[in-house]
Amino acid sequence: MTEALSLDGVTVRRGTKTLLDSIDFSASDADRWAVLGPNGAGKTTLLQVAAGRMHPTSGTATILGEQLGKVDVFELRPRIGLASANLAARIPASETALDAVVTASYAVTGRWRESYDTLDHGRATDLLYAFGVEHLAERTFGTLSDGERKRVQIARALMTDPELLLLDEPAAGLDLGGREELIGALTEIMHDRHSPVVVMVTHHVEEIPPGITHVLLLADGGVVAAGPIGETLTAENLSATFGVRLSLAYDDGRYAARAQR
Ligand SMILES: Nc1ncnc2c1ncn2[C@@H]1O[C@H](COP(=O)(O)OP(=O)(O)OP(=O)(O)O)[C@@H](O)[C@H]1O
Repeated sequence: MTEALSLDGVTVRRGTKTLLDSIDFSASDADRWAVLGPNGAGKTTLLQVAAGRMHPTSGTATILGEQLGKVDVFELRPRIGLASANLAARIPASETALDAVVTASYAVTGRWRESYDTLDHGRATDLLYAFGVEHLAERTFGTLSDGERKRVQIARALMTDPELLLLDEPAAGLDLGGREELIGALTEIMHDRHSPVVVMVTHHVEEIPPGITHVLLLADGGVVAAGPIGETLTAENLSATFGVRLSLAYDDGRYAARAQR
């Protein structure tokens, strides 16, 4: 089994604050992980380490067979697809949606002097089409709605045909229709056996697309539970993670949670 991501005792500290506390985690082969946890649990920090954009204070992070600290991250990053609010904020508002996708080939945001060939443009257009936003190719990123931006970001994350796909709260801020459409597109990715290993962060079990195979529950920088979704995503584990007594329902591949009465 090939491991796309392996965290071994990963700790991240900033000043006196421990953001991640000795995390052991690995994702391999056809795994599709959802990472859940309350605000401040360390989810984004974990994804930043997984993306090779943050180094552990201690412990070892091995990404696509390369150990962070011993690899040129600029060679590693094109092998990783990342969609996050941080990255989206760096896409210039004046850049077209097509360029926002195409520039992922060089793991940059903002078009400068790179030369892109027609193959790149063809692939970017196909990805915009796959996410239903091809008609927005020439629109500037700054004029897109939140939902349209989320789709463009995921298209961008897939541009380099990555071996590891990291999605940080892909459905955050979307209205119900937008969320459901996005979950539909994500479901296709999860079920496609050619898709890369996926690690997707979310706050809400309702946003877990069918096809997610594993969950990692994080709280206060530590792992509460991790493993196959069927046995790990339980009301008990969820309650321990969020610090609220929750009940959990499952219907037709989708989950819903609410406080116990
Ligand atoms: N540079 C920093 N210095 C000190 N604390 C930090 C720093 N960066 C993040 N933190 C803290 O670390 C914790 C984990 O942050 P992180 O963004 O990883 O959490 P999260 O689970 O993604 O939260 P959210 O769900 O609110 O996005 C938070 O309490 C945050 O305030």
